[in-house]
Amino acid sequence: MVKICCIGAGYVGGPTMAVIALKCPDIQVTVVDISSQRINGWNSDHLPIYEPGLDEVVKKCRGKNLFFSVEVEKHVAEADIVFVSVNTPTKTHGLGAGKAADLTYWESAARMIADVSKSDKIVVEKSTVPVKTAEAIERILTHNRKGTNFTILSNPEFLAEGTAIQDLFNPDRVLIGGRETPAGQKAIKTLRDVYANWVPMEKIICTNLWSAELSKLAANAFLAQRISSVNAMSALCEATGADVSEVSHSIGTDSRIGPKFLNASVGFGGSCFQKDILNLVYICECNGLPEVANYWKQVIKVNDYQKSRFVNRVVSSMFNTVSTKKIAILGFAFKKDTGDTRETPAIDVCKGLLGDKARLSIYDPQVTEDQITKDLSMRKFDKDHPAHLQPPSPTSIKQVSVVWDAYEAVKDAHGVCIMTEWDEFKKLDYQKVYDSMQKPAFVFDGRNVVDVGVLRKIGFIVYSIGKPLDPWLKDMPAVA
Ligand SMILES: NC(=O)c1ccc[n+]([C@@H]2O[C@H](COP(=O)([O-])OP(=O)(O)OC[C@H]3O[C@@H](n4cnc5c(N)ncnc54)[C@H](O)[C@@H]3O)[C@@H](O)[C@H]2O)c1
Ligand SMILES: O=c1ccn([C@@H]2O[C@H](COP(=O)(O)OP(=O)(O)O[C@H]3O[C@H](CO)[C@@H](O)[C@H](O)[C@H]3O)[C@@H](O)[C@H]2O)c(=O)[nH]1
Repeated sequence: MVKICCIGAGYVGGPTMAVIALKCPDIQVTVVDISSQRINGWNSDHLPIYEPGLDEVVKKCRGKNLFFSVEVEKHVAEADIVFVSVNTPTKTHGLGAGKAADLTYWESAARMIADVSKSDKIVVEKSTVPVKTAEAIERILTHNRKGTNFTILSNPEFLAEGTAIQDLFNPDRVLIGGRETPAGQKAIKTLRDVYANWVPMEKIICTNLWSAELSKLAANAFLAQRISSVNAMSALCEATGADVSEVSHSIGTDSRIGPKFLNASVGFGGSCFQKDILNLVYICECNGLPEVANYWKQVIKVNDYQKSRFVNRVVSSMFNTVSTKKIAILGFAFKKDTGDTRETPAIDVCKGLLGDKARLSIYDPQVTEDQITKDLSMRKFDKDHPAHLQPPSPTSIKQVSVVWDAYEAVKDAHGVCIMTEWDEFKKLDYQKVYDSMQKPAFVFDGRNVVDVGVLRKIGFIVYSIGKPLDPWLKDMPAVA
């Protein structure tokens, strides 16, 4: 029986391996992690991550051909194929701090693989890594091996959180990069045969190592660039009276542009887009391409601008101060259907409002109070490191309360900020919300989920990204 071991039981390692186990009953899959808390979660009824459909997949295979373990070395030693899906956050200190990918976790995994292996292995880069990482990893493996051979492949993951299972079941493509040597080509075929159990052959793209590594960074850069482009348009829509949803629809019908990923928002979040673009920028700079680096940097600048523009709209609309005012924050996750808060725009918006001394009442159906408190206390980039390497939960911030119901959050609030597009926020009884709030009652919709006309009829003053402005907001500066 072929044995797969995946190092890293996170948002990628867990779901990806669960789907491989489901689709390949003849393969034994073990996911290992240094965090016993995470592994215990994967072995319990409360999985450590929330992802629609994941529970069912795990329940079908766990204990049969899918295992979760902290015995990292044992399972790596026994495996034929080792996936490495550890985190690759942005460096927080030293050379390239704030830009380059931190490969500490990757390097220690590679050294351990070399150290414990007694049989030949295919080592698969699943994490998103800088171009040429495979070469560095190959060096570590070959210089530290004990008579065994390693063949390295790049197999970047394209799943999006919230739709991970659907994306894994039916991917747009699977990308496998390898060396153009007989050993490299043989390894590509072995991994292709795994995916071929459920992915049509024409969707499995095989390339050289460097193309696969760069394609992952390029895909995320292109996706994020689309969001910054539509967000830049949203500012112009507000200034001119155009409606960004109408503009998105109009341009999206051009088959060369396409309709997806054109929703204006308070900004993109998530663990990948910013990190991977910063990494791309760093690689461009290191390769003497400052113009290319500056081009991609702009995508992040517009994203930061969108978040600060939103905070300024809130403060300037509410008589230029939110000091001591209660603001309800609906949604904290970086998108719906996940409890993940890494780089969520809600953090920057909350910090901006706290800076103006607002009192915040936060509700998200999937994010815990502990996580929110940590996120609001931590420095940028620190939160991308694994939980067990983060400082213990700080004492809660006095101006923040976390509640477990949207109506509780909005009670007596002066304003409501919608930060995540959870379906339940579309279905709230906004008359009830209005009745329980201070007047004038403001709604700032960072995700374009509410029906602006209906809310204005109820009596709310409404700001919705990229939509024609409420008469109240017309002469107020977008950026204070
Ligand atoms: N989250 C996503 O949606 C997504 C999608 C595609 C690609 N990626 C990429 O995949 C990689 C993993 O992302 P993630 O979101 O799953 O991260 P994550 O933080 O959820 O999981 C990584 C896990 O690796 C473990 N780990 C770190 N070093 C280890 C070691 N030496 N031995 C054993 N375990 C170790 C950590 O404890 C952690 O549980 C990143 O490179 C990311 O950019 C993420
Ligand atoms: O039209 C849109 C689409 C998305 N977003 C925001 O963009 C962020 C990222 O969303 P999404 O891409 O759906 O989620 P991720 O899980 O971050 O997935 C991205 O990052 C992963 C990690 O690399 C890749 O594997 C995926 O292909 C890529 O979509 C979120 O804050 C969304 O709210 C918008 O504001 N407008």
